[in-house]
Amino acid sequence: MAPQNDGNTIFLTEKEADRIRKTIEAKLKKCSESVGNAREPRDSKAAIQQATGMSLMADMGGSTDPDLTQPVGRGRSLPAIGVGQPYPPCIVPLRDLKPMKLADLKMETHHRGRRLTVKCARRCPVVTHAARSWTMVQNEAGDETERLEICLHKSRHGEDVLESASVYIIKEPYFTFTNQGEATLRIDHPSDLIICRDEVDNSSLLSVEGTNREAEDAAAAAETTAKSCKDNGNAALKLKDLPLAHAKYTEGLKVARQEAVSTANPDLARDISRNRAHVNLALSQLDEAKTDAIASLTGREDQRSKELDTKAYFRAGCAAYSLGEYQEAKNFFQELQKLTPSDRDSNTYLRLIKLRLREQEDGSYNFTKLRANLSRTHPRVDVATFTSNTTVKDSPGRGRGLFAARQIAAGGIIMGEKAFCVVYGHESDALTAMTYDVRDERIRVSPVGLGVAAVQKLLSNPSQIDKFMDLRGEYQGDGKNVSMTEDGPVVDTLRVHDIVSRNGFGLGSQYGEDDASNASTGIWIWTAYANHSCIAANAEKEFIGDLMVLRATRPIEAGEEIFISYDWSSDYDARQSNLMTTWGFECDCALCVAEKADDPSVRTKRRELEGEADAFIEREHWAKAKRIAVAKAQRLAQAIDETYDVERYKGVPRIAALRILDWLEKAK
Ligand SMILES: C[S@@+](CC[C@H](N)C(=O)[O-])C[C@H]1O[C@@H](n2cnc3c(N)ncnc32)[C@H](O)[C@@H]1O
Repeated sequence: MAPQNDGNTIFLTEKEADRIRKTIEAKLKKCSESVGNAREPRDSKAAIQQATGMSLMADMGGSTDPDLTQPVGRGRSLPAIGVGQPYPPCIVPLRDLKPMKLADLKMETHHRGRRLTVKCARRCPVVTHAARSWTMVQNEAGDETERLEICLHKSRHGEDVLESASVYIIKEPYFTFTNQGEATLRIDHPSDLIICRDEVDNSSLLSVEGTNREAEDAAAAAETTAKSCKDNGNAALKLKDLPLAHAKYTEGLKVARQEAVSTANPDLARDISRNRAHVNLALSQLDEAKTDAIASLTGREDQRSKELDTKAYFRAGCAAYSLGEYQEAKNFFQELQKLTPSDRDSNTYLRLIKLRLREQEDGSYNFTKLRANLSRTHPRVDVATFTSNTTVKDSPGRGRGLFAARQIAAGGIIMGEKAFCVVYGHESDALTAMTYDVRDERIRVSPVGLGVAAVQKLLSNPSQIDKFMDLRGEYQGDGKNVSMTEDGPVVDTLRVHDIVSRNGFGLGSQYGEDDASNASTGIWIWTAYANHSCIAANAEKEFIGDLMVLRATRPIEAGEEIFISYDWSSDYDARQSNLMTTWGFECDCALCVAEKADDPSVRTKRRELEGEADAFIEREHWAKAKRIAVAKAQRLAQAIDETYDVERYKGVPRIAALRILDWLEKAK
């Protein structure tokens, strides 16, 4: 294959692919040979100096990542990431894990059942690369230093995790090597890392045991602590430090919800919950925003309480609306109006909800208005998902598939789905990487930025984890499907990336800024159940912002399976290779069966003729075609047709000839 990077397509030469394979295999070999070896202590000063140097280079925009990178034109490059054996995140609560020391780390080991507490090494910067960031951490005494790397993740709040903390607790630490053979603690699952900010006291809970008097004193002290957390949260909110405000309110709530405090001052927890609901809305943590708002309701009749409950219903309503739970949102806003009938914002929401419920019921979208409101800064639309024309059922030989629940006319809307998550090429999260997967030894071009965004969305909204994880992926995790522990949500990042690579869709370049390194991609959970067919596709996708609309390309009967085409290439070998590499299956539709039986030389000949026909179509417009051009087109169509075996292709479209035949038809 020629090394041809035109900015939109990525081609790897065998030599380049080999370099990636060899580096990653060498690293994995080194890992497997050193399983259980004792950790070698580091020279702390040299380690911090090294990080400082790397960080300076990163800031200056120099060649920063010693990992493999692959040039893809326009001065850009893709990181190349090795996918080794995936491993599940820790699902054991922190308090059940036994503490361990840095000095006890063993090479290439997942320290199951253990936890490691480390602090940031003093004056050590965080080195940030496209696909990972790292820094040096130390034990409490500061006499042991180690590298800590976090892969493909920022924080739930979008900032770099390693920048935001002073102390980290690593659950079941994984100690391994980088591609360069350097030892490192490595975090793949963000839920394996507990972040302790300087400003937050995680010891929080106060003991209220002892004599009555002591218990009363302890309760009063606890109440004071909770109140001061609330005040500090409010102060952080004023300064727009939402993550800190969230941390402070959370700390305060832990204390305020203790029985002794909540009995003495039941409104304190309500007040903090109401404030945290506001912060959660701003952070798009919608599940918690909703539960916080509900928890803050007083249900009392006095004017002040009514005002507070109006706020709470508003926050709950906004959270439910953003989660697409329109009926529930309607109930919240209606409750609000009982308390404050003159509230204008709830009226606006109730009007919007009416539209959303109608879209949800019959797919009656106002496409003109939706398109008119789209822009580069507002590329997402406010719409409901409409799926009631479809159902998901078993599709023999293909897993599950999407089926028509009723008859759909040609051109009719099969379904409309608002994206679960989209990353546009012009957004900072957009990142494509080359992944070499040791399990099947294939190199893939993967939308890792979309995977990172999906992980953050799931961590922020754990109610979505189960339906996301139900999507098809090769790697099933540990099969226990634990998505929550008392320490918070658990997301198996490696499984998310696997699911994203098999279920993500490209949106095309809506704002003309995408290339191979930053393609716009997204996940639509319901549409992801649609299987592929090369010739029986009866549905076509269309995007309006992040709304995906599937339309019938011909009349569809109730009960018929809905197929889309994952790959339109008429080149059998390229198509099969893409279907196998990206989606892991060999297509056995009538076209693929017939083409597979062709002699490879016949397929090559057909490809060449098709290329000639395409070049001809490009040169000659059918409207002005002279007789000599028509004759040439006829000869080309005839030559392509002759590459098809009459018996084998009975009833099977001769797709290589379609475009030139279309030209001839128009030129008539
Ligand atoms: C986007 S998902 C489609 C839904 C999937 N069938 C499921 O059970 O969730 C893509 C996966 O479906 C399967 N698939 C899709 N089209 C297929 C086909 N024509 N033949 C065999 N498997 C197919 C492959 O396993 C592929 O990785």
